[in-house]
Amino acid sequence: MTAPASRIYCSVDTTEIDAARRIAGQVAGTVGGIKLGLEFFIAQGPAGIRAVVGEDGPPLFLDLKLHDIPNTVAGGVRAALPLKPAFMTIHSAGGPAMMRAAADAAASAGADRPKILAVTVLTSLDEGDLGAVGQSVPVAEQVVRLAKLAKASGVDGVVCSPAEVALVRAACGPDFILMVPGIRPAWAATNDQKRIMTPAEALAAGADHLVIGRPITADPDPAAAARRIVAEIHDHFGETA
Ligand SMILES: O=C(O)c1cc(=O)[nH]c(=O)n1[C@@H]1O[C@H](COP(=O)(O)O)[C@@H](O)[C@H]1O
Repeated sequence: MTAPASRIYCSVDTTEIDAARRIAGQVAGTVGGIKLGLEFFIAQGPAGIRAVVGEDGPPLFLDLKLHDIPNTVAGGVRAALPLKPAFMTIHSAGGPAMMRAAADAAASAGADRPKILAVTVLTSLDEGDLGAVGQSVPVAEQVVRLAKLAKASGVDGVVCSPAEVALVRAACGPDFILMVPGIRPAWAATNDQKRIMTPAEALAAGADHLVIGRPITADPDPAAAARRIVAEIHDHFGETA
């Protein structure tokens, strides 16, 4: 496997530019990139994103989870292109036309285009939650259904929980990107995540990238927490990691 550090995106969920810059600096070199999402973007906008990742900064995962009519989502993707994100998120529940529109909008950036990832079933949901919104199917079945739809709609990969990684990999093949949150080292708090695994377990199941937030950012020493996670992955995989 490739170096585990480059496969970790540290999710920096804060409204403050200074806090985001501090954490990004602390984990630089230990993780592969920074994920900035709704909380930060709504508070600080594109200028805030530039202030944290800059031109020569770490790869950016811009996690805005777009979900709207196809024309609006395509416009949102195009509006984000100047930030040069490596990855962007949309919701697969927006349907095939919306996913296709997002993929086409990203493609307009040419070689620098962001990879579009479709969120399947949020890692904070379980079967009871799905039932409450009228989707009375097993979570894994729904995730695989949405992942296949995402692939057929031309997006680059999906966001899914570690519990479905192996199933999605089998259904969608080796080149479909699996970005996996819901990651909790054995020593970290679960918080609001429901479908979780440790970093090593998720990579062993076939995840391409791990999204890890609070186990790193809520630690009194984020740099040490990130190093501990990478060391644990190395321990698990030995020389090949
Ligand atoms: O799209 C995501 O990144 C995402 C999808 C999902 O199903 N679950 C999920 O937790 N996330 C994001 O991944 C990050 C996880 O953060 P922690 O729970 O602090 O590790 C958060 O920023 C979430 O917004």
